[in-house]
Amino acid sequence: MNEAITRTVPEAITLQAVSKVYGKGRGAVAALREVSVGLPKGGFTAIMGPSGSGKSTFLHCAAGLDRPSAGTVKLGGTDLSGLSDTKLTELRRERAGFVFQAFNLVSSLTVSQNITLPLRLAGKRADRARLAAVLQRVGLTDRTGHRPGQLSGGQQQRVAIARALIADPEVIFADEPTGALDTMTARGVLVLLRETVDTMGQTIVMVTHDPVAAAYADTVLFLADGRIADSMHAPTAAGVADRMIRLGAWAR
Ligand SMILES: Nc1ncnc2c1ncn2[C@@H]1O[C@H](COP(=O)(O)OP(=O)(O)OP(=O)(O)O)[C@@H](O)[C@H]1O
Repeated sequence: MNEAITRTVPEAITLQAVSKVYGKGRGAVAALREVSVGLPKGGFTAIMGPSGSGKSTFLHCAAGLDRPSAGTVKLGGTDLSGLSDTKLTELRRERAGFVFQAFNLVSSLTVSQNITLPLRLAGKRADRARLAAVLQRVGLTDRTGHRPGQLSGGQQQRVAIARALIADPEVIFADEPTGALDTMTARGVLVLLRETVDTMGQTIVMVTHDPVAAAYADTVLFLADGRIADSMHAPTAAGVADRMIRLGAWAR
């Protein structure tokens, strides 16, 4: 299925007939089956689907964290399949940002040091004005010297979002970014992600199990058994939940 979200805006990510098979022989598992989709620049796309439907595999292949078994992935026009592991790591560092459920902060570093870590790993100096702007954007200006253990879960995820934003990435990949947060805190994080799309033109791809979280996106792609089974523009939480029930996501 060619699931073009829109052809009028340039694509930040393009998957063409992407398949991913884990293992070999009888034990082989097809996690993605010939997925073709374009995700628009400046768009917020949520990936939903039943457990085991291929959401994480989709995100990992789209972000160059994992290589497809077949098909091509392009990030802003760059074909990832032609890149060596070193070049792929460089590309991820320079052109992608990541936000994970477990925050993945370095506990011994301060907020500012955590945020600027990707730049320093790339051998670049953190621009002070950029750091100040990003801290302001995520509402942590008064917490710069704190360490992760001194922050709430929501604040830690804001540090992770700032770390993803600091290098002005083409795409932010978020894997269950609100999975470890309570409802109210999660809402704040989702509002922040939405604001980065609306005010900075950020492109976001987010895997989530939560219809309320998915409703913050512009478009929801529904995966089932490694394929894009459906999509929804301008989603509502109720609409997404209904679609998930029809996919049998919560039937068990
Ligand atoms: N490293 C791996 N080795 C073998 N099989 C794997 C591996 N990673 C994923 N799979 C299998 O591929 C399929 C898709 O997994 P994936 O993690 O992408 O699904 P998901 O939709 O993200 O699931 P969940 O919602 O439970 O996190 C599943 O059947 C899973 O068991």
